[in-house]
Amino acid sequence: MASSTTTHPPVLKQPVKLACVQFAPGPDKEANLARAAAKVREAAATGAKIVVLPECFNSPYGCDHFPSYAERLLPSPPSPEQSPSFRALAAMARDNGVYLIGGSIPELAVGAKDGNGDEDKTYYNTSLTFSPAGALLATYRKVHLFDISIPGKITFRESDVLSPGSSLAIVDLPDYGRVAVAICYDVRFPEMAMIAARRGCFALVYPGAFNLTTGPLHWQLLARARAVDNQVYVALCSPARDMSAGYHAWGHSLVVDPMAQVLVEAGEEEEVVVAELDGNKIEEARKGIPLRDQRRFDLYADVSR
Ligand SMILES: NC(=O)CCC(=O)C(=O)O
Repeated sequence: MASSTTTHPPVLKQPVKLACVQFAPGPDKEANLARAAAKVREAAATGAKIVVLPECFNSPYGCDHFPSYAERLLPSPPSPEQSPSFRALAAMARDNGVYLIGGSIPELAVGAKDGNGDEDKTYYNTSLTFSPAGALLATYRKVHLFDISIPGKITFRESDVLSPGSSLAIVDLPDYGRVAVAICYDVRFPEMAMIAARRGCFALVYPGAFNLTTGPLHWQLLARARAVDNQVYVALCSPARDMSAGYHAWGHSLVVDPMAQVLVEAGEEEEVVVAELDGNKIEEARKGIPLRDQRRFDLYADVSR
């Protein structure tokens, strides 16, 4: 256990507004990219400097859709001609001077050709983060795939089509500090959140698309749980609900503070929600309830090591 006088550097350098853009993607990718661009502009006009898009913001969400919407985000060897969604996201960040956590996109990665000359294709659910200059800061491939079966309610198996990523994303936003980016179902895994917080993140950001069964039960609960466990800000950004789509997203994009209070929460319709994140709130929570100095790593493992 560390002593009560242990000093810790601040994890958030200055207050910053974070916006979650909740909108309803349809089947037309170009229209989705244009809508996302308009919404990012709207978010930036509020003064937000960190803007978050939803999971699968450029396509409908569903295993049937992943291959047809997938793009080669990280071609190997690298190509100067980036994919349409990559270019659109870089422009949204640059045009508005914001850090953009670009929701997620179905990604196609192409491997070596097999004996028949066929390329080995792998699909991921991938999030790209851009700097205000439009430079790619981080790529994150969803690590925990959404495979659940609740009889009579919902069965979903991302792993039928997608492969899991194999690394975490702790992203340095030079003006502010570090954030962790993960995707939707990942929020159910407290280990990831704890690693991020112990490595100095001020916020955990999850583009996500919960459903009408688990959304009302777990969406806000999980956001608040990750916040109170780790005394950090948590943002979840969902698509808006579209009952004509194959998958009905819960909506309710939200931002929770380090004491687990919900600062802002959308309904189910399209909406931009904005909250100010303040490093003093993190320090107050951690001084008042000094969990970080009271952990008993002599009795259980420190997952961040
Ligand atoms: N897209 C997802 O990962 C959905 C996760 C979800 O709905 C859940 O209950 O978990």
